[in-house]
Amino acid sequence: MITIFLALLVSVVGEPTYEETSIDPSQGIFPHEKSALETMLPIIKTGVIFALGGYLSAYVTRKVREKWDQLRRKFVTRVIVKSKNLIYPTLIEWLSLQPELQNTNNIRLITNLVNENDFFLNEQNPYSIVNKSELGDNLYDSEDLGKLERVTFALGDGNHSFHWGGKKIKLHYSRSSETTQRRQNSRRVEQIQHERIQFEVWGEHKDFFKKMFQEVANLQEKMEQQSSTIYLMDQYADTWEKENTNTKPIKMDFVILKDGQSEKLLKDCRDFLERKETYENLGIPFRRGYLFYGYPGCGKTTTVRALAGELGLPICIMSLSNNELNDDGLCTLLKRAPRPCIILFEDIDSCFVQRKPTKEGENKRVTFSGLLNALDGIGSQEGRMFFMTTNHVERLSPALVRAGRVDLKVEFNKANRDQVERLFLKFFQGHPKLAKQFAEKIPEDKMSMALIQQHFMNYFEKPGKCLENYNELLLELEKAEQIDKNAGIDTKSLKDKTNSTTSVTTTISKDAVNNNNSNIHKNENSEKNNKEIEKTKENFNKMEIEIENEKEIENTKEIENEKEIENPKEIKNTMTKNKQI
Ligand SMILES: Nc1ncnc2c1ncn2[C@@H]1O[C@H](COP(=O)(O)OP(=O)(O)OP(=O)(O)O)[C@@H](O)[C@H]1O
Repeated sequence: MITIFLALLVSVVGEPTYEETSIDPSQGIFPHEKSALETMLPIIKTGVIFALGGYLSAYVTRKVREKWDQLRRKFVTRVIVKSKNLIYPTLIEWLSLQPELQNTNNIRLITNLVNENDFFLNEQNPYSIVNKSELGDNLYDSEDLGKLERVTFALGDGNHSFHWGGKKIKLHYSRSSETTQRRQNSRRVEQIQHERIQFEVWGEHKDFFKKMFQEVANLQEKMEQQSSTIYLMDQYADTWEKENTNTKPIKMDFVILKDGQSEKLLKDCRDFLERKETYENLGIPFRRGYLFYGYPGCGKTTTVRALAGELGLPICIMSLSNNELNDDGLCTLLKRAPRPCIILFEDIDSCFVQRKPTKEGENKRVTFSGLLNALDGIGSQEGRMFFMTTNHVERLSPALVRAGRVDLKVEFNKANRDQVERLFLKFFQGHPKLAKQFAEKIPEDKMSMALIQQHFMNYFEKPGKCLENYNELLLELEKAEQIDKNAGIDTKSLKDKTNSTTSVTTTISKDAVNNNNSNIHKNENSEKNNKEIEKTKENFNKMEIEIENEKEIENTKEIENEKEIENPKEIKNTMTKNKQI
């Protein structure tokens, strides 16, 4: 087209003429020599014509394209999905299930190997794709839907097309990277990779796309139910990233809790999810907070995973100690979390201690009041359940765990005889006698389930040997207790802090917490322990303090804002202040 245009232009302006030269031998080789300008003129003329022609043709092409785009926009429905969208990974999976796209040769490598960079992959989204050959006829109902290959292919850059719902859909996949300054006043510059897919269908078809994306959403829901879905914060604490766990969700019977505890917890969560209307009618924010506290390795995190598995919900793990996260970021992440979902704040007590100091002017890290505001904000989101876990309930500020923010507190104690027996049977099915004998050898309420599990794992498929060598476990217990002592960590559960003969019931409700408090007796052994008991009791009482009015809330926040809690000593001071409310 450009050539035709130039030919036309040249014919209009006139072709540059070159004087014919004939060599007359009588006049020598150069009869009349031209000036340099005369020689250059035709070349300049041609150059200008070409430059003008090039410019004009580019201009015309651009205009034509613009007009064409305008026209297309009138007659084409276009949807753009960016990689930041939480549905994006599932969309890639869904596209990989479309037969026409499976036959394309324009592909790129996808892997869930550890070092994705080796394969020039988008490190933020190491998607894997369902191996279709392993699936049955009914793809969406297949049990193996979550089955992922370690190395596979996905759509390559550029244009593709496929049919769905009786229409031809044009698809354009593209990637771009952006250089950005992560924070104000920071010299650090990062490259962020973005992906986007553009879908086009001729005609007005918003409803068509709605249907199509609903199918993708259904697939996501099914996948979440069939494999445990975990979202983690990205490295900049900006957005959620789906972790490719590719593991089956665990169920409540996987965790061995005290008698009836699992059932009560699951029922509580189910009841909550079914009571949306009741919450709305009562004008109460549709959210529920849980606090799981107790000795490490007793099943707090595992219980959250099991609840998510039973309810078919994804878990978003919030790491408050991430130095990139600040108050605004926390609120944004909570807003961006999928709905419904479980939000897990692990080791909530450690979030406000041992943090790297930040440079002046950097608005980093989450403040305590920021956390409280964010938790209260969860109420405005749809059906959120958040779980906080801690090994040090006594370190938590009463404001954090007050009724309304934490609705249910559950203590995870060291294993009792029944739990040891059930755990034995989980590893060595069909050996009830040995299970009983083993449980009798193990001191009650002294060991974490994780420690006992470790012993069972040393004797896979050898229940007799496992029982025979129970002494090894007792030695491990001694070692663990020594480590706790050396580290100066008070990792004892509430029960240990009280008279060892006292039976402390699992705290499953507000009333149960009160029962706990009444069950706490002074340990006669040491004065130090007495103080700890008092502190713990005091703390539990404060958990129940209802802040009655706005003014009181403000007072609490003021106190919390005054100084961030940096160590247990300061926590103690802060708690004393709070008590005066
Ligand atoms: N009650 C339990 N039932 C079954 N398995 C358990 C139980 N408690 C712990 N385990 C096993 O011990 C391991 C550690 O458990 P988990 O991470 O849930 O403990 P935790 O209380 O959250 O510990 P931490 O406070 O250190 O985070 C898990 O692999 C789990 O299989």
